[in-house]
Amino acid sequence: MKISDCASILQTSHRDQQILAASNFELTDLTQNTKTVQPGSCFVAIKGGHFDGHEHIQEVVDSGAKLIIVERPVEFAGDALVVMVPSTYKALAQLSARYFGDPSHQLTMFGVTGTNGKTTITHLIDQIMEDHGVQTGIIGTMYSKVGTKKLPAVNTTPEPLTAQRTLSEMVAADDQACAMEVSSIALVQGRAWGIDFDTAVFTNLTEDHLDYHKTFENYFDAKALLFSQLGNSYHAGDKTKTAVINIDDPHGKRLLDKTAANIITYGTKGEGILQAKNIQVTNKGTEFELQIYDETYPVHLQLMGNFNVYNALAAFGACYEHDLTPEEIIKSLESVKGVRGRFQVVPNDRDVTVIVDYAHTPDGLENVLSTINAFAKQRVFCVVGCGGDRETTKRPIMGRIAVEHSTDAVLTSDNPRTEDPDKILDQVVSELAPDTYTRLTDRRAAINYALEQAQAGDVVLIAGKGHEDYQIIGTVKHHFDDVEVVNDYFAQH
Ligand SMILES: CC(=O)N[C@H]1[C@@H](OP(=O)(O)OP(=O)(O)OC[C@H]2O[C@@H](n3ccc(=O)[nH]c3=O)[C@H](O)[C@@H]2O)O[C@H](CO)[C@@H](O)[C@@H]1O[C@H](C)C(=O)N[C@@H](C)C(=O)N[C@H](CCC(=O)O)C(=O)O
Ligand SMILES: Nc1ncnc2c1ncn2[C@@H]1O[C@H](COP(=O)(O)OP(=O)(O)OP(=O)(O)O)[C@@H](O)[C@H]1O
Ligand SMILES: N[C@H](CCC[C@H](N)C(=O)O)C(=O)O
Ligand SMILES: [Mg+2]
Repeated sequence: MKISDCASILQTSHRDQQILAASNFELTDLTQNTKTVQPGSCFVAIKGGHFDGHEHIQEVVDSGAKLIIVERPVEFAGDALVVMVPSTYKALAQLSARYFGDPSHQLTMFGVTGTNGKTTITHLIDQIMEDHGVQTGIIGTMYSKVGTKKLPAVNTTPEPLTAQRTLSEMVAADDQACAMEVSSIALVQGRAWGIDFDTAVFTNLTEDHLDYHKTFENYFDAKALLFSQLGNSYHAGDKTKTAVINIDDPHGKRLLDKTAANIITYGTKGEGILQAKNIQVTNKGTEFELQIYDETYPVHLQLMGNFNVYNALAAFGACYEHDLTPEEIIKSLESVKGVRGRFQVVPNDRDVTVIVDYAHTPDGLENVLSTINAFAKQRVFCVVGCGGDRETTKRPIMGRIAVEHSTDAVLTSDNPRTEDPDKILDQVVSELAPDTYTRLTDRRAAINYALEQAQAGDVVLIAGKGHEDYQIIGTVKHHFDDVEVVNDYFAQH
């Protein structure tokens, strides 16, 4: 990309437009990180919570940056071109899309938002599309999948530069589609600006991230952005856009008038274009009848739990508009054994059903425990805690859910981060009677305790960390993997 190409992209003064248009310089890279500036780079200064690029302009000029985008005046010595825009974050989104050749236009883009189920649904979409010859990438909590490679993820939804770079790598790796988790925080910050979604999926909205959004209404507004941004044109040649919305969730109903796109509503309570009826949950899986418009199909999922019926409906609805028959989609859904760290059963020879699950919200925890209680015949242990440096209101609620929906609540740490783990636990137990739970701050000790107590036929749920292979204490990431801890215990006892 030449500096002159930026003239049509950036919102700048007439004078800056002329300066940009006059430069034929070929940019070598685009970055918002002072540490990765190379000779010939375009550097976009972002003011974050910890670091402000505007305060490091001399450093990036010394590293060879040729074009610098700022939102306030800066001083430096050197020959870089500086352009002022109203929002450097938006400029980053605009430049990234163009720099990487608008890759989202070359991919069938699925965006999935909602409090719970995003990772699961993106993996279901991936399975369905791949089974039918559509090579599909993933962007989300666990990793990005590009071609056959899995790359580590910092955020569930990356900032615009990483997002566009990843999408362009997918195009280069011959992916034809991408299933992407779009978090509410990402929507508010504009991390998904410039990504042209074809299908947007809404899962559900329950308590989470209120530390960030402050009010539930703001949280809803954040999720709604994905739908209001889903195209607003019926121009010949435009791709048809589809919203797939959980109609059983009152917030889903409120989304219906937020989009100009076609809408597939789904639910299990008698409403929706797409419905699940006669749901039977067992400890082997879930059966139901799927009705789409006026056709009905039997479905036998290996996935457990009522909530996974919703996830399956969401994935079905998303793929339905992409030239697959209902039978084809259902066949794929039925083949899915599970997603790592989501209701993952850890095999052992003690006949104890050990389940590692990523439930880290009140709604997620309640759903998982009610799924377990539907088949459990004896005691149900629930090992759970709450993450630090995250919203605090969910803590006593999760403590209560653990105690009310299990026979043995073992309350422990999640990722304490920079908070004192014992203070987090004080909040988790703050509304509980003293003799209704066991409290063990050390997560390994808590897991071992539950496994020691459990008898053949009991269930042990270890919730909150799912696939995570670390525990963040202070600012240090220690290796910690719930599944590994369980296997260690069984190897030693
Ligand atoms: C609160 C929040 O959203 N924080 C995000 C934000 O961090 P920040 O504002 O602290 O960034 P910063 O460190 O001040 O850096 C600002 C700018 O300076 C640059 N920089 C920084 C350091 C340096 O030496 N040089 C430099 O140039 C950075 O590249 C950046 O452009 O920008 C970072 C880069 O994009 C994100 O990784 C980071 O997410 C942090 C890790 C985080 O924990 N976010 C959570 C709250 C989050 O976003 N969660 C959602 C939902 C999760 C879910 O429900 O699944 C998610 O999508 O992940
Ligand atoms: N549709 C659903 N409704 C309620 N709970 C669910 C649903 N799907 C999954 N869960 C529960 O939430 C946990 C997290 O699921 P998943 O990872 O798919 O959600 P997510 O939206 O990607 O979460 P995150 O916001 O952390 O990325 C699961 O382990 C399960 O306990
Ligand atoms: N995406 C969520 C995951 C929380 C997982 C839980 N283990 C925790 O650390 O609180 C977040 O970053 O808020
Ligand atoms: Mg996720």
